[in-house]
Amino acid sequence: MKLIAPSILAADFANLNKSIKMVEEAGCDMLHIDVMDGRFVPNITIGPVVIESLRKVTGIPFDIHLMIVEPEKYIETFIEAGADMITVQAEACVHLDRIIQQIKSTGAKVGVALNPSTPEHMLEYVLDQLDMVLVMSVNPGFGGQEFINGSLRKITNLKAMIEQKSLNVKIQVDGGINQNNINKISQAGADIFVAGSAIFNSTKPTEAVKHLRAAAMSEEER
Ligand SMILES: O=C(CO)[C@@H](O)[C@H](O)COP(=O)(O)O
Ligand SMILES: [Fe+2]
Repeated sequence: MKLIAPSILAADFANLNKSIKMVEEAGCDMLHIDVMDGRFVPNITIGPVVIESLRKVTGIPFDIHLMIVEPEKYIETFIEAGADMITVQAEACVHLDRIIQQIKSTGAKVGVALNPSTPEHMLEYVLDQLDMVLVMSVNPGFGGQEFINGSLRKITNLKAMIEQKSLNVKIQVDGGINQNNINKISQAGADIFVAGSAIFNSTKPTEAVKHLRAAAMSEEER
């Protein structure tokens, strides 16, 4: 099963409710919400207050991508705001194992994101505790960047690690995904596809979701 997670970073922030309704109706599986602090990444986006407001208008699962330093300070706040899944950047966690336990103890699903330069081996001793690994296929901080092709090898290697340990860990890929490259990313082993510009900058966003999903699926799945 291939899942589509639209990133609201590329949506019209003056009309977030409308954008969310659109992706819900288009059958998207979760909403990817990029939280940036201006320290871990050179950009600042939204925080728990906005997430809490959005939680009141939609039931779609919230996939919160924390690009912040010291994420351990804010986990409970994001859970209270309505997070269903929290992903932290491995590079931002001094005690990665501890923060994974912290997120799990709230009952939320847990993911760990790897920057393009971070090797998959970083996760060797925590992989069995995760629901998801997020392979960043751009350097985090901005939407609309170009997909870094080296990410494909990381996806393949992670898939092999997961299969070798017989784990049920999903691979999510985030950054620069579009109609032209989603199939090869899927073939490499990705399960969940984050797409911001490819959906929200399209003149026909509902169609864009449909095409992305079809292109991510194999012949037999279509
Ligand atoms: O986390 C990030 C960027 O740091 C992403 O979620 C982007 O928001 C994806 O946007 P596109 O590359 O699909 O435009
Ligand atoms: Fe993201």
